Amino acid sequence: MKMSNQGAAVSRFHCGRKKEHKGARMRAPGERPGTFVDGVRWRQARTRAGSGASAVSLSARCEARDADVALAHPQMLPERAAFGELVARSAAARDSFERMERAASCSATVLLEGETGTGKSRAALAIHRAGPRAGAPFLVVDCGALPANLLESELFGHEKGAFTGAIQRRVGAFEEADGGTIFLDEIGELPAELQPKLLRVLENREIRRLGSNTHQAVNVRVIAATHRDLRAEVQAGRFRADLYFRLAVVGIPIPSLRERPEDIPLIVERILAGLGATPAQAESLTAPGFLAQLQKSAWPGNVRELRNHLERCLVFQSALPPGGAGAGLQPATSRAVDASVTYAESRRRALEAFEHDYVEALLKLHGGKVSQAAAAADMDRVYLYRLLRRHGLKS
Ligand SMILES: Nc1ncnc2c1ncn2[C@@H]1O[C@H](COP(=O)(O)OP(=O)(O)OP(=O)(O)O)[C@@H](O)[C@H]1O
Repeated sequence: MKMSNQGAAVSRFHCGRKKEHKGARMRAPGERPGTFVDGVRWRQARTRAGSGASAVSLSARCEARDADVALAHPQMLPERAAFGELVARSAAARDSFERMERAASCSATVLLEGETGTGKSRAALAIHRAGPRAGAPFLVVDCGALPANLLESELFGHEKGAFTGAIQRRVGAFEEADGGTIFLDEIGELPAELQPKLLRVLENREIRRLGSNTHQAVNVRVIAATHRDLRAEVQAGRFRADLYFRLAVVGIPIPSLRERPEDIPLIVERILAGLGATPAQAESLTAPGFLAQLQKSAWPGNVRELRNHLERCLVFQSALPPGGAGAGLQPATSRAVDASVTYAESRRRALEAFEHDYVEALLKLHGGKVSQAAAAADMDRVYLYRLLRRHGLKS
């Protein structure tokens, strides 16, 4: 079958189409693993029942270039959408979900771009779970959490004696994720010296453990995420352009929460259900007046910050105004606790609220200087950065 000329990346692309009971299955030439189309591994695609040639080309294009995974029929999207545990009703978020769904059906490398707390990690897991690799491992590596030498060993493993302290052989995440998916979180933080090494792995699909002379084939789907504008990082010379293009085969932008306040009521509902709010709590925290306040807030930490705020509301049993007095409330000055949830859950919420308030106050005390704040608190700087990001206190 010759593909229709709807997207530049597939205009020269021939493939087979076999009619099946529920739609059609398309096979790449030879159907061998390692068949590449436009630089992307392509093997099979399934189309929905009743779909015509245009739907076939859409499925195929999920293996093709970023630009080709654009939303084709926005008017066909349902008013509310969900992907994994993510929910939304805004057109921008539903567009992202649509791309995620299409990306799930293939093994192309995905780059999720969005501010901290927009749901990138959850999206990565949902893509993995919705695809053919769902039964295989899903491994997460935070590229911003470790210095270069440790990160290299984390990713690719090492042989015994590869460096001081390497007392035994260690299998890296790429090997461990064989057959499954590796999620490279905070890819924008990948140290410069590791960028060519990752590029080689993506190009050749083989890894070399630190201290080893032999290469080993790996069959791993890569999903990467960043809160940075990676194109700008490339422009600034901090991120390799060739690696960027290898990663952004399917680029999925996730909009910030302030760009889509219409999603807030639905997300609040989902979060409250997940937190086990009682019907009375849910009623108070979904009251139109309170939701309107939430929709007016900027949420620099996006959905995570919204979630933390709702948790604080549950801890303090009150619909606290966002960014207002409630955010500064110290748990020590309030003895209100929610005894309708388990001890473990109540403790977790209180700790989360404490963590937020502590790092916020710490940073304020040290005039926003993270290194100084980390030293004063006797914390690892990288860990403090992570906490600040998690609580939406630093981008
Ligand atoms: N659309 C959504 N619907 C429901 N919950 C959401 C949505 N988006 C994000 N969340 C929730 O927000 C929280 C933060 O999500 P997640 O950890 O995936 O963000 P992230 O973008 O990976 O953040 P970071 O860049 O800091 O790692 C999670 O609890 C997640 O379930």
